Amino acid sequence: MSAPCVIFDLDGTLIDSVPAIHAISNTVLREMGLAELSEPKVRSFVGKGVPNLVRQLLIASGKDPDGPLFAQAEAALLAHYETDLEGNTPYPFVIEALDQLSEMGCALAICTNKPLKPAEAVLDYLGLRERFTLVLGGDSLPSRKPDPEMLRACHVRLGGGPMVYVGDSEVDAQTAENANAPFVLYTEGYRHTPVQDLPHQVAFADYRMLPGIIGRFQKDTA
Ligand SMILES: O=C(O)COP(=O)(O)O
Ligand SMILES: [Mg+2]
Repeated sequence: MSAPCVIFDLDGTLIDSVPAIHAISNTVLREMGLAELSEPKVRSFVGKGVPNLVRQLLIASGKDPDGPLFAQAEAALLAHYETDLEGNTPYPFVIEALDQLSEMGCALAICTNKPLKPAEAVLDYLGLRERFTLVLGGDSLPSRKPDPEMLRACHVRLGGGPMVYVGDSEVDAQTAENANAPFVLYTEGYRHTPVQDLPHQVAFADYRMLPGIIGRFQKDTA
């Protein structure tokens, strides 16, 4: 009976990163002489990677997302993304759940639309990086989620076999569907859609439940 590998989304799944992304976004907007945006507004832009975040910040500021400001805002955002790490916190009981999954023999990986360098920087900042065999970011491959290629590549690089994908958003549900992968939904992240309307195998709101959920997949796939 082999333990499934568990591939995690990052923002809104393992870590609450919106306070940090909100702060960075407002730093960039200030640098460009634009008005700050509220945290709920910025939260609604998270999940589809940096190009989408930058586009949405410009649109919300009444600017042309296809104009010259895009490159300026994207460069500024990426510069801050790797260094302004305050405001990133793991969700409650994430560490304990990761410990337990590792004890169960699960290989752990991250498949995030956050670019690789900021993803690695925040994992280092939180002391989590060593727990993951592999991290793929939104700029690691030619396409990002919901294209299934990232999830597939992650799975292949982990050696194949039983796997479960854990994420928080519409993008993650769609990615899992596109990759034909079992999807476990963390309900406390940044989704816009009611839980019952997002395709998923299992939903959970408390990380103390996750090892048991993954254990059920282990039995199912034995
Ligand atoms: O960078 C983003 O948009 C968030 O990425 P994630 O939810 O895929 O971790
Ligand atoms: Mg997410």
